[in-house]
Amino acid sequence: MIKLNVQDETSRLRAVVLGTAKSNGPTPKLEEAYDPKSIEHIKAGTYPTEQDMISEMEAFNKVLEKYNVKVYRPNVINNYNQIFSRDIAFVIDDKIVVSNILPDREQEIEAIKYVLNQIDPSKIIEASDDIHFEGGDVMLWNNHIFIGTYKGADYKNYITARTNMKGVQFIKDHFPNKIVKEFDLVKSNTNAKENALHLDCCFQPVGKDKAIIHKEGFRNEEDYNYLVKLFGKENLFHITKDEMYQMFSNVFSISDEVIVTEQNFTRLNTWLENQGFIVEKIPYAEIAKQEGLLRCSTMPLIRE
Ligand SMILES: NC(=O)NCCC[C@H](N)C(=O)O
Repeated sequence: MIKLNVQDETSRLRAVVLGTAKSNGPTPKLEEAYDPKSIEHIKAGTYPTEQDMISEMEAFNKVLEKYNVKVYRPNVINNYNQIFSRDIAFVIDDKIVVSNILPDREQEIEAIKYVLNQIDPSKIIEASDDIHFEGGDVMLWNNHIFIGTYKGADYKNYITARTNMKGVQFIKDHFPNKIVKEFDLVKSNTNAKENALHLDCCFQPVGKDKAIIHKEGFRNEEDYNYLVKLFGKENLFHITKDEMYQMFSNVFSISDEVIVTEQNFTRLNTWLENQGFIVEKIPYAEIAKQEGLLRCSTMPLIRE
């Protein structure tokens, strides 16, 4: 049995699901892509190769092993993208919420059934089809649950809008003791620099009291101000539109001292080191072309 426990983003990690790039399949057709950055690379002929992505994920796996983290990988489905485990389910305290993910990605859940089977069934939460959420939009912070959403009336026109207000309400109902704060995010189906695909694409806490943030990722300045108040401006590392596009906010914490990041994120890595973090740098620029990075590739099951 796996005894789930996740209370925040940065406590010492003990067990995690890490996605896989094996049998990712050939470059998708334009109509098969579901984010603007993948579309951009399909058009330009620069979509990442399976071999390059496997090597990047192996580098990530090595760092997790170095820190004695128990790593579960999804069963491989032929020619199917299974890199971004984050979105398919998420742990809050000792419960796992199975996402109602984009229909194009639904089979990804089958591949981790063997993990779900090791969890007490009374700890597994599922929602009806009209309730949408993906794990990239859900973040724990002290007694808070932060949730990225899109409040526009044209929600259904955005393949990049993955968590609806029914999803926010569902989490509120299931976790009445938490402060659930939703954030209205900017969305674009066509321009990755104007698209905060999930909350973790424009914001993420690091360490005990700091966070990485892209102000313009929030449609409503009040939402941004909420985080400034909570963390204090001096504790926020602001990233530019281009840095959001490179996925600077999608690094991954193994503990409140150790952070895995992309080796080319020089400005961020320097800041993190100056703050006293141990920064584990790995190559992940090919996977970044699919509008996801390190946090997106993981689903923590146990943090101390
Ligand atoms: N949490 C995340 O931001 N996950 C990245 C998912 C990227 C994938 N191309 C998608 O559009 O679903």
